[in-house]
Amino acid sequence: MKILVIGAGNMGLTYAEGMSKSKLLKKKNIMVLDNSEKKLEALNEISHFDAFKELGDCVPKADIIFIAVKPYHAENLFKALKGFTKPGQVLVSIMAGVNIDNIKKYSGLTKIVRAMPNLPAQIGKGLTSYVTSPEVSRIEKLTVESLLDTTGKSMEVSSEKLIDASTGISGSGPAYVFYFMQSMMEAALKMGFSKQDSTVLVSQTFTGAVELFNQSNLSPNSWMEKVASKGGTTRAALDSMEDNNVNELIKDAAFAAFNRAVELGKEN
Ligand SMILES: NC(=O)C1=CN([C@@H]2O[C@H](COP(=O)(O)OP(=O)(O)OC[C@H]3O[C@@H](n4cnc5c(N)ncnc54)[C@H](OP(=O)(O)O)[C@@H]3O)[C@@H](O)[C@H]2O)C=CC1
Ligand SMILES: O=C(O)[C@@H]1CCC=N1
Repeated sequence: MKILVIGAGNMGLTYAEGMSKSKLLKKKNIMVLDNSEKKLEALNEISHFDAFKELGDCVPKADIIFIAVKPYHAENLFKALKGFTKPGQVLVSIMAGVNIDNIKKYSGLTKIVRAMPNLPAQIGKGLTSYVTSPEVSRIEKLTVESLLDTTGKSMEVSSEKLIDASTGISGSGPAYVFYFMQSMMEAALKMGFSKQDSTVLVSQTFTGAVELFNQSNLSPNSWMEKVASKGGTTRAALDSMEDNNVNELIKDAAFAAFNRAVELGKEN
């Protein structure tokens, strides 16, 4: 089985690396194509993968093609790709918003997996949601799923709407966590800690809280109650968040990402 990854950026390379580290594929069976000379030079230097610049040299050889370019590059890429594809090839798109009907229309392929990963995939802790077109067979779906699992966990969802929704939760979600971390680091600095100590205080607090949550069946609300003593410091912080509507604002932010994914589908 030969895999082609188009777009050697954050996510494309993450998948190529994840697949190459797994036992599913031999490195020589992973091809990577990018249109930037600089990226190709770097790829050739690490010589992990077969690196390509021309679609015609690699697309016909691939069984599964991963598309990891930005959504606004999709239409032009698909038009160029169309000349080299073969019926039966499976196309996996991780582009935010680009919907299966458009992928079929522009690429000419019918076996489509639309997936939404997230950045922790870089360390094997990603979450990739995915949905398939009806033309993808059960075996093909299982094969793609095992490739997605090389970067963490995968979750099949029942509709493209839920792919857009998962973009608002897990796809963009790591940035919301970093936003919260940044705010807490800024507060720690303001309270007099050094940059290094602020980083340790915040990072270990996030790690510890997430691990506590993962090792229990308790909801985040129940854990909050365990931290907050009556009339104490945590209650003061949680009351301040409630007074400032932070809960609703976070939900609004997640919906803004979801809505933007839907919009991207209309633009691309
Ligand atoms: N980053 C993230 O956390 C997530 C990203 N995604 C999705 O993943 C996709 C890729 O994102 P990301 O990896 O961050 O983007 P990057 O910009 O890091 O990577 C895209 C790469 O594709 C190259 N490229 C552009 N057009 C072509 C083309 N026609 N042929 C070959 N290569 C091309 C780009 O080159 P150049 O730089 O020269 O344009 C770049 O190297 C996006 O569609 C995004 O929606 C999904 C979930 C999470
Ligand atoms: O911001 C974006 O559009 C992409 C999709 C999810 C994460 N990054």
